Amino acid sequence: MANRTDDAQAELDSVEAELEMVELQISELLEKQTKLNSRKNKLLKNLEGACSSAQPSGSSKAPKQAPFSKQDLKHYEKSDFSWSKEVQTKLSSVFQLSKFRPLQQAAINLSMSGKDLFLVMPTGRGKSLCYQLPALCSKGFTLVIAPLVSLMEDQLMSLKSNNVSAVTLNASSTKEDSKQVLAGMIDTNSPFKLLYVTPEKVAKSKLLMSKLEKAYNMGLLARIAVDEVHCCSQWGHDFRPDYKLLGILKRQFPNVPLVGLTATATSNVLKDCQKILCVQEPITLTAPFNRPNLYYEVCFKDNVDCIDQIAALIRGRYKNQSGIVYVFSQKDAEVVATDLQKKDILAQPYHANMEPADKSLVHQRWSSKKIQVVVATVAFGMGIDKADVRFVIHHTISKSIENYYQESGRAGRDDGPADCIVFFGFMDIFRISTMVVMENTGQQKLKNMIAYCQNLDRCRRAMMAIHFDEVWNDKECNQMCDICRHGNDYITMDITQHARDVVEVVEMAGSMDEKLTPLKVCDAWMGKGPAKRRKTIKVTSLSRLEVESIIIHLLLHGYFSEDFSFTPYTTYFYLKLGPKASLLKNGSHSITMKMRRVVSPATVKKVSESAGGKSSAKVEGKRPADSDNKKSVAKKVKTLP
Ligand SMILES: Nc1ncnc2c1ncn2[C@@H]1O[C@H](COP(=O)(O)OP(=O)(O)OP(=O)(O)O)[C@@H](O)[C@H]1O
Repeated sequence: MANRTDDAQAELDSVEAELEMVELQISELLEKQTKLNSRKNKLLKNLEGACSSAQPSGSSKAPKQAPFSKQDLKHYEKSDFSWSKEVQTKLSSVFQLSKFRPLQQAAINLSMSGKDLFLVMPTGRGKSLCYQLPALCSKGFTLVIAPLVSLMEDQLMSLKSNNVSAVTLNASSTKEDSKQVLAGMIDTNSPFKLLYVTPEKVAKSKLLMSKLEKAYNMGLLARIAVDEVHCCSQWGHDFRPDYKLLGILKRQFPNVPLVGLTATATSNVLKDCQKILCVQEPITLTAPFNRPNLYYEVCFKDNVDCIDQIAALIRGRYKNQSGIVYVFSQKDAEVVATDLQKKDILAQPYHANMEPADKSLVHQRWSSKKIQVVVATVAFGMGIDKADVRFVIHHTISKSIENYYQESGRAGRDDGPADCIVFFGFMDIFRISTMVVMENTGQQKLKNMIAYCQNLDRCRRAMMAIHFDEVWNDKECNQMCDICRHGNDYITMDITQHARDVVEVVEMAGSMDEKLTPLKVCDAWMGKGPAKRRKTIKVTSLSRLEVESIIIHLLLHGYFSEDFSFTPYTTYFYLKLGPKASLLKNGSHSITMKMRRVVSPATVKKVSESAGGKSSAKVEGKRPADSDNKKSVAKKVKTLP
């Protein structure tokens, strides 16, 4: 009788586990269905004539206004408007530029026609020109809302170098300056063409609002530009609530055209911005996210060799060329800069904790090529406008794909070839994870970044395109990422048993009331932990790289999850079992993953050092794939020893 009950119980457990797996598969399929539907809708929209190379769209409140079509775009790309001659003249005489980049002319014409506009353009493509040039060709002045005083100052400096009169009103403006600016706003001779303010100033200064009111009535408020417009949505809801109050501008000055500019907003973010800014039916011009001149590459980071590899690249491939090395922390900026200096590289650190004068000195020395490399935290960002940056190396991964796109996008602004390389290190994942622990979607965004790095078979641009709501055709990459250039040099492995073993390591620690950091999990699984643990653990014979890759894979796919522990001084990251871990108890559940072929460190060094001068060098020693090899490798399913 007892036996029969046991059997029934065992069968029930197994059926329940199977059911759980089916439910999981259903939810995965539903997710896939949603993605495919969204892709289908986008393709249909493209076919219906919405522009495919640049995708302008009407407001989400359409159909009041017909969607902005390819034809409309063509119309606004013409140069036969009443203002076109002046625009063209000032493009060359003031900005010293010979021609427009994609979408600039359309954006300028739309804005000059009085339309409200959202302009989404990759970083460094020249968004500023799209409101600065119209400002010079209009009566009165343009009000520019910018998030940071330092950003405004950079803009003012660059405008000053072109002899454009622009001013700012901010907390550090003197009384005398403020008085002059406020008087200038209602002077029909318009002593300045651009006025930069922060959102806080708009929300809090009654004086400013009343002057704007007067200027509006006098027809002197020509245009409103909201730079980094995504901040309305990203920041308006939490730590910069004044962004949420910017709607007052459009409510008070309904006839003044507004242009919102951003490099990163998705369609949902833009919809939110539209609501916050009270813009009725803006036209959205989206430049393709793709920067064809940038080559994207991911290298596995070996903490011991990483600096050697980076130094070899800088001395070889990027000899005499300017670049940025992004690091995780202020301390890393100092340490990595010193390490590179020791290797005879002209590098200096840059981070938020430095004196403003020191920061500008580093910036200046780098801009004038007195130093080759800035080793920086993300504080080195907005307002950096050096055109000939040939490489952006991430010593540590970014916290999201959007951030990575933005940071790496500082390379190749002159349209010349440039490389964006990220060093992907196991331990860095957890440093960043604890840093973004308080951010709403921080962990998910980080996981997307990890997936970008862990990816071995998809065009890097395809991974990015998802985040910009774009449908991507891999052929357009033109072999400008490591995956497309060197082929899919991986093996598909069945890792089910390994997953069971490592999950057991964490489970066992849990049963002993012990928490394990990812590093400890690696060590324990490789037989390096305390003796009492080693006795009970099935020690793996996999290499360190394989062990780390499997743990990352299991974390990304929900077999592990993060278990944060907070102290007043720091946050610790431990691994715990994830929602999918129990599936491993089911005998028929299997997990596969793509695994990079192992490369010896010697190969790594040799390849990177010999790569000098060529953007196509293989840093991590992947073998170039011929097409036959690519197929057979990709299809093979192998069980690791
Ligand atoms: N038509 C053009 N031809 C050549 N260079 C241009 C053109 N338009 C702008 N640029 C240059 O491109 C660089 C970047 O411009 P800008 O700072 O406006 O970029 P951005 O899109 O605002 O970037 P970010 O997102 O970083 O703020 C500047 O050096 C600018 O002079």
